[in-house]
Amino acid sequence: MAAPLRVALAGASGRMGQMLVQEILAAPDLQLSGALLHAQSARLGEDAAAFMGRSSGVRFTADAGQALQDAEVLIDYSRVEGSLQLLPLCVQRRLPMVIGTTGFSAEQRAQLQAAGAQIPLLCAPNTSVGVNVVMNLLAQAARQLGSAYDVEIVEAHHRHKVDAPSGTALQMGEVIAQAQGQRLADVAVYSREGHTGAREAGRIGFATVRGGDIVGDHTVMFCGAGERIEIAHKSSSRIHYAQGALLAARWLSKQPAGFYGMADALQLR
Ligand SMILES: NC(=O)C1=CN([C@@H]2O[C@H](COP(=O)(O)OP(=O)(O)OC[C@H]3O[C@@H](n4cnc5c(N)ncnc54)[C@H](OP(=O)(O)O)[C@@H]3O)[C@@H](O)[C@H]2O)C=CC1
Ligand SMILES: O=C(O)C1=N[C@H](C(=O)O)C[C@H](O)C1
Repeated sequence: MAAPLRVALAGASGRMGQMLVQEILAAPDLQLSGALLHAQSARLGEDAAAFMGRSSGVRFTADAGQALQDAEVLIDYSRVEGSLQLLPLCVQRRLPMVIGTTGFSAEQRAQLQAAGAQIPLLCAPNTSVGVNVVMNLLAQAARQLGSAYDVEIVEAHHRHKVDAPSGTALQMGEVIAQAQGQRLADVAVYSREGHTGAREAGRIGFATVRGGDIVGDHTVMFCGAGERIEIAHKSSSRIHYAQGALLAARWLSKQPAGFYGMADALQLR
């Protein structure tokens, strides 16, 4: 059997990081090679699998050089600042990066794209197979229903989420806008309050719910005259995001430099 693929994690102590540790330890073709946290993290020095009552032999560190030292691919689910700080080091080391972190501005996304000219970089606001199949359903619905149907995107997440709308909701909006020959920036409505006036045709509306431990729900409504179509995806666990990220990491480790999405790794284009 080939040697296992050595995977480093950034944001390794987080909700996604710990799910990834669990899935990497369960995969015979993968090996955890580094677990990066930020310098203020309370869990530095702890074994990355201690939360499972196990030892992985890899300790949480804030030293990026050390965490990436033996890695063949990096998977990052941290925060925007953390992901961006890692870019130059990954470029310098020619290390492929899977970025699941969300909340990047258009300018920050351009930075990621630029790094993709030098290393294989896959950036996906949602690494779930199901959500990425839904993206294709949305493109088809948007093309075939056209502008007679008002599009509203409602997302719900746990109380700890720091960005809104979710990266997935924004990607859904982009997919729909593009399928209708628009740019999301020109048609998006992110909030409504007070005397808003009637809904303008051709807009894509967003609504955000935050509460409790909701893992991640997305519903897209196409509202027409006398009917409404809803396409929804609901997560009950983070395991499918983690499994999608590992699929992406295996695929990306064999690709040339480029800026990729989950649709490339899943061959959904
Ligand atoms: N693409 C996808 O499919 C998915 C994407 N996400 C996205 O992944 C990201 C992480 O989500 P989640 O695991 O729930 O978040 P958590 O808050 O649970 O975990 C974040 C991790 O990043 C660390 N961290 C916090 N601040 C920084 C920083 N400034 N620099 C580096 N590391 C930092 C945290 O350490 P500490 O706790 O010590 O502060 C922790 O290890 C979010 O952007 C979320 O939207 C989430 C799920 C699926
Ligand atoms: O923060 C989360 O939890 C999630 N974030 C991603 C997003 O912003 O779309 C993906 C998923 O919805 C869970």
